[in-house]
Amino acid sequence: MTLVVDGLAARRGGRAIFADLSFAVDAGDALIVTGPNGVGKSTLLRICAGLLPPFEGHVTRPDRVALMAEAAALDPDRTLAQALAFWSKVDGADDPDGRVEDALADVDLAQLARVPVRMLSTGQRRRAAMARVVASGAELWLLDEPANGLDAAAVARLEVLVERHVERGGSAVVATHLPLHLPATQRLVLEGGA
Ligand SMILES: Nc1ncnc2c1ncn2[C@@H]1O[C@H](COP(=O)(O)OP(=O)(O)OP(=O)(O)O)[C@@H](O)[C@H]1O
Repeated sequence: MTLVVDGLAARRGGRAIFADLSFAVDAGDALIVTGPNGVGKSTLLRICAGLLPPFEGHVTRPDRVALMAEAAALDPDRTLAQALAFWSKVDGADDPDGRVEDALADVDLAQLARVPVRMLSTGQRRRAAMARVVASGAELWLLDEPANGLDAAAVARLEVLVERHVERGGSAVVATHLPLHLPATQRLVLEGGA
Protein backbone atom coordinates (compact mmCIF):
# COMPACT_ATOMS: atom_id res chain seq x y z
CA MET A 1 0.00 0.00 0.00
CA THR A 2 1.25 3.47 -0.82
CA LEU A 3 -1.18 5.52 1.23
CA VAL A 4 -3.12 4.19 4.21
CA VAL A 5 -5.62 6.38 6.04
CA ASP A 6 -6.99 4.84 9.20
CA GLY A 7 -9.76 6.23 11.40
CA LEU A 8 -9.07 9.79 10.34
CA ALA A 9 -10.91 12.73 11.89
CA ALA A 10 -10.26 16.40 11.08
CA ARG A 11 -11.17 19.63 12.83
CA ARG A 12 -10.61 23.12 11.51
CA GLY A 13 -11.18 26.27 13.50
CA GLY A 14 -12.46 24.05 16.34
CA ARG A 15 -15.16 22.53 14.11
CA ALA A 16 -15.43 18.85 13.18
CA ILE A 17 -15.01 18.46 9.41
CA PHE A 18 -15.07 14.68 8.96
CA ALA A 19 -14.53 11.64 11.17
CA ASP A 20 -13.82 7.93 10.99
CA LEU A 21 -12.41 7.98 7.49
CA SER A 22 -10.42 4.94 6.38
CA PHE A 23 -9.10 3.98 2.95
CA ALA A 24 -5.96 2.76 1.24
CA VAL A 25 -4.50 3.54 -2.17
CA ASP A 26 -2.19 0.98 -3.68
CA ALA A 27 0.76 1.55 -5.98
CA GLY A 28 -0.73 1.61 -9.49
CA ASP A 29 -4.10 2.96 -8.37
CA ALA A 30 -5.93 6.24 -7.95
CA LEU A 31 -8.70 7.53 -5.71
CA ILE A 32 -11.13 10.24 -6.75
CA VAL A 33 -12.51 12.41 -3.93
CA THR A 34 -15.70 14.37 -4.51
CA GLY A 35 -18.16 16.25 -2.34
CA PRO A 36 -19.68 19.70 -1.93
CA ASN A 37 -17.81 22.91 -1.10
CA GLY A 38 -16.42 22.98 2.40
CA VAL A 39 -16.81 19.27 3.07
CA GLY A 40 -13.09 18.86 3.66
CA LYS A 41 -11.50 17.64 0.41
CA SER A 42 -8.56 20.06 0.63
CA THR A 43 -8.22 19.36 4.34
CA LEU A 44 -8.01 15.63 3.60
CA LEU A 45 -5.32 16.13 0.97
CA ARG A 46 -3.29 18.38 3.26
CA ILE A 47 -3.47 15.79 6.05
CA CYS A 48 -2.43 13.07 3.57
CA ALA A 49 0.51 15.28 2.55
CA GLY A 50 1.57 15.71 6.18
CA LEU A 51 0.95 19.46 6.16
CA LEU A 52 -1.87 19.30 8.71
CA PRO A 53 -2.02 16.99 11.71
CA PRO A 54 -5.06 14.74 11.95
CA PHE A 55 -7.35 15.30 14.94
CA GLU A 56 -7.64 11.52 15.23
CA GLY A 57 -6.31 8.57 13.30
CA HIS A 58 -3.18 7.74 11.34
CA VAL A 59 -1.81 8.29 7.86
CA THR A 60 0.95 6.16 6.37
CA ARG A 61 2.46 7.75 3.29
CA PRO A 62 5.49 7.13 1.08
CA ASP A 63 8.62 9.24 1.55
CA ARG A 64 8.06 11.23 -1.60
CA VAL A 65 4.72 12.96 -2.00
CA ALA A 66 3.74 15.76 -4.41
CA LEU A 67 0.82 18.04 -3.53
CA MET A 68 -0.81 20.24 -6.14
CA ALA A 69 -2.96 22.76 -4.29
CA GLU A 70 -4.22 26.26 -5.02
CA ALA A 71 -0.87 28.00 -4.56
CA ALA A 72 1.83 26.76 -6.93
CA ALA A 73 4.62 28.52 -4.99
CA LEU A 74 6.59 29.26 -8.15
CA ASP A 75 8.86 32.30 -7.88
CA PRO A 76 7.18 34.99 -10.05
CA ASP A 77 10.50 36.61 -10.97
CA ARG A 78 12.25 33.49 -12.21
CA THR A 79 11.70 31.94 -15.59
CA LEU A 80 9.30 29.02 -15.58
CA ALA A 81 12.15 26.53 -16.11
CA GLN A 82 14.22 28.03 -13.28
CA ALA A 83 11.28 28.14 -10.87
CA LEU A 84 10.42 24.51 -11.58
CA ALA A 85 14.05 23.38 -11.37
CA PHE A 86 14.28 24.96 -7.90
CA TRP A 87 11.48 22.69 -6.67
CA SER A 88 12.66 19.64 -8.58
CA LYS A 89 16.00 19.93 -6.72
CA VAL A 90 14.23 20.43 -3.36
CA ASP A 91 12.05 17.41 -4.14
CA GLY A 92 15.20 15.36 -4.58
CA ALA A 93 14.65 14.39 -8.19
CA ASP A 94 17.60 13.02 -10.10
CA ASP A 95 18.52 15.20 -13.12
CA PRO A 96 16.22 18.12 -12.13
CA ASP A 97 16.81 20.13 -15.31
CA GLY A 98 16.07 17.15 -17.56
CA ARG A 99 12.94 16.36 -15.59
CA VAL A 100 11.72 19.92 -15.86
CA GLU A 101 12.27 19.93 -19.60
CA ASP A 102 10.26 16.71 -19.94
CA ALA A 103 7.53 17.92 -17.57
CA LEU A 104 7.14 21.19 -19.48
CA ALA A 105 6.68 19.21 -22.68
CA ASP A 106 4.14 16.99 -20.89
CA VAL A 107 1.95 20.00 -20.03
CA ASP A 108 2.62 21.70 -23.37
CA LEU A 109 4.51 24.65 -21.88
CA ALA A 110 7.95 24.02 -23.39
CA GLN A 111 7.64 27.18 -25.47
CA LEU A 112 7.27 29.26 -22.28
CA ALA A 113 10.28 27.80 -20.44
CA ARG A 114 12.16 31.12 -20.53
CA VAL A 115 9.19 33.35 -19.69
CA PRO A 116 8.97 34.78 -16.13
CA VAL A 117 6.33 33.01 -14.04
CA ARG A 118 4.51 36.31 -13.38
CA MET A 119 3.56 36.55 -17.07
CA LEU A 120 1.73 33.23 -17.20
CA SER A 121 -2.05 33.13 -17.58
CA THR A 122 -4.27 31.42 -15.01
CA GLY A 123 -4.48 28.17 -16.98
CA GLN A 124 -0.76 28.24 -17.75
CA ARG A 125 -0.01 28.61 -14.01
CA ARG A 126 -2.18 25.60 -13.33
CA ARG A 127 -0.31 23.60 -15.96
CA ALA A 128 2.99 24.83 -14.46
CA ALA A 129 1.82 23.52 -11.06
CA MET A 130 1.13 20.17 -12.71
CA ALA A 131 4.61 20.24 -14.28
CA ARG A 132 6.01 20.70 -10.77
CA VAL A 133 4.24 17.51 -9.67
CA VAL A 134 5.46 15.60 -12.72
CA ALA A 135 9.05 16.82 -12.26
CA SER A 136 9.09 15.90 -8.57
CA GLY A 137 9.42 12.18 -9.26
CA ALA A 138 7.19 11.55 -6.21
CA GLU A 139 5.40 8.21 -6.08
CA LEU A 140 2.20 9.64 -4.55
CA TRP A 141 0.43 12.56 -6.23
CA LEU A 142 -2.17 14.51 -4.25
CA LEU A 143 -4.05 16.72 -6.70
CA ASP A 144 -6.53 19.29 -5.38
CA GLU A 145 -8.89 20.43 -8.14
CA PRO A 146 -6.21 19.96 -10.82
CA ALA A 147 -8.63 20.69 -13.69
CA ASN A 148 -9.72 24.11 -12.41
CA GLY A 149 -9.01 26.77 -15.02
CA LEU A 150 -7.86 24.30 -17.67
CA ASP A 151 -9.17 24.24 -21.24
CA ALA A 152 -10.36 20.94 -22.76
CA ALA A 153 -6.99 20.07 -24.29
CA ALA A 154 -5.20 20.68 -21.00
CA VAL A 155 -7.76 18.53 -19.12
CA ALA A 156 -7.10 15.71 -21.59
CA ARG A 157 -3.34 16.05 -21.04
CA LEU A 158 -3.88 16.00 -17.26
CA GLU A 159 -5.84 12.76 -17.59
CA VAL A 160 -3.06 11.21 -19.67
CA LEU A 161 -0.42 12.26 -17.14
CA VAL A 162 -2.28 10.69 -14.21
CA GLU A 163 -2.86 7.54 -16.25
CA ARG A 164 0.83 7.31 -17.17
CA HIS A 165 1.88 7.87 -13.55
CA VAL A 166 -0.42 5.09 -12.33
CA GLU A 167 0.66 2.73 -15.13
CA ARG A 168 4.26 3.25 -14.01
CA GLY A 169 3.35 2.14 -10.50
CA GLY A 170 2.63 5.54 -8.98
CA SER A 171 -0.53 6.38 -7.08
CA ALA A 172 -2.79 9.41 -6.89
CA VAL A 173 -5.56 10.99 -4.86
CA VAL A 174 -7.52 13.52 -6.91
CA ALA A 175 -10.11 15.88 -5.41
CA THR A 176 -12.27 17.26 -8.18
CA HIS A 177 -15.60 18.92 -8.93
CA LEU A 178 -15.14 18.39 -12.64
CA PRO A 179 -15.69 14.98 -14.23
CA LEU A 180 -12.29 13.48 -15.03
CA HIS A 181 -11.52 10.25 -16.87
CA LEU A 182 -8.96 8.73 -14.56
CA PRO A 183 -7.75 5.16 -14.05
CA ALA A 184 -9.24 5.20 -10.54
CA THR A 185 -10.72 2.08 -9.04
CA GLN A 186 -11.87 3.92 -5.94
CA ARG A 187 -14.15 6.87 -5.35
CA LEU A 188 -14.68 8.61 -2.04
CA VAL A 189 -17.71 10.87 -1.67
CA LEU A 190 -17.44 13.16 1.33
CA GLU A 191 -20.80 14.28 2.57
CA GLY A 192 -21.95 17.34 4.47
CA GLY A 193 -20.23 20.58 3.55
CA ALA A 194 -21.01 24.23 4.10
N1 LIG B 1 -7.54 27.59 8.30
C1 LIG B 1 -8.81 27.28 8.58
N2 LIG B 1 -9.36 27.65 9.76
C2 LIG B 1 -10.63 27.35 10.04
N3 LIG B 1 -11.46 26.69 9.21
C3 LIG B 1 -10.96 26.33 8.03
C4 LIG B 1 -9.62 26.59 7.64
N4 LIG B 1 -9.43 26.10 6.41
C5 LIG B 1 -10.59 25.54 6.03
N5 LIG B 1 -11.51 25.68 7.00
C6 LIG B 1 -12.88 25.16 6.97
O1 LIG B 1 -12.80 23.77 6.88
C7 LIG B 1 -13.84 23.26 6.04
C8 LIG B 1 -13.25 22.36 4.98
O2 LIG B 1 -12.49 23.16 4.07
P1 LIG B 1 -11.81 22.52 2.78
O3 LIG B 1 -11.06 23.62 2.11
O4 LIG B 1 -11.07 21.31 3.21
O5 LIG B 1 -13.08 22.09 1.95
P2 LIG B 1 -13.20 21.60 0.42
O6 LIG B 1 -14.06 20.38 0.45
O7 LIG B 1 -11.85 21.45 -0.17
O8 LIG B 1 -13.99 22.80 -0.24
P3 LIG B 1 -14.04 23.34 -1.76
O9 LIG B 1 -14.83 22.34 -2.56
O10 LIG B 1 -14.78 24.64 -1.62
O11 LIG B 1 -12.62 23.51 -2.22
C9 LIG B 1 -14.60 24.47 5.50
O12 LIG B 1 -15.79 24.66 6.26
C10 LIG B 1 -13.64 25.61 5.73
O13 LIG B 1 -14.35 26.80 5.97
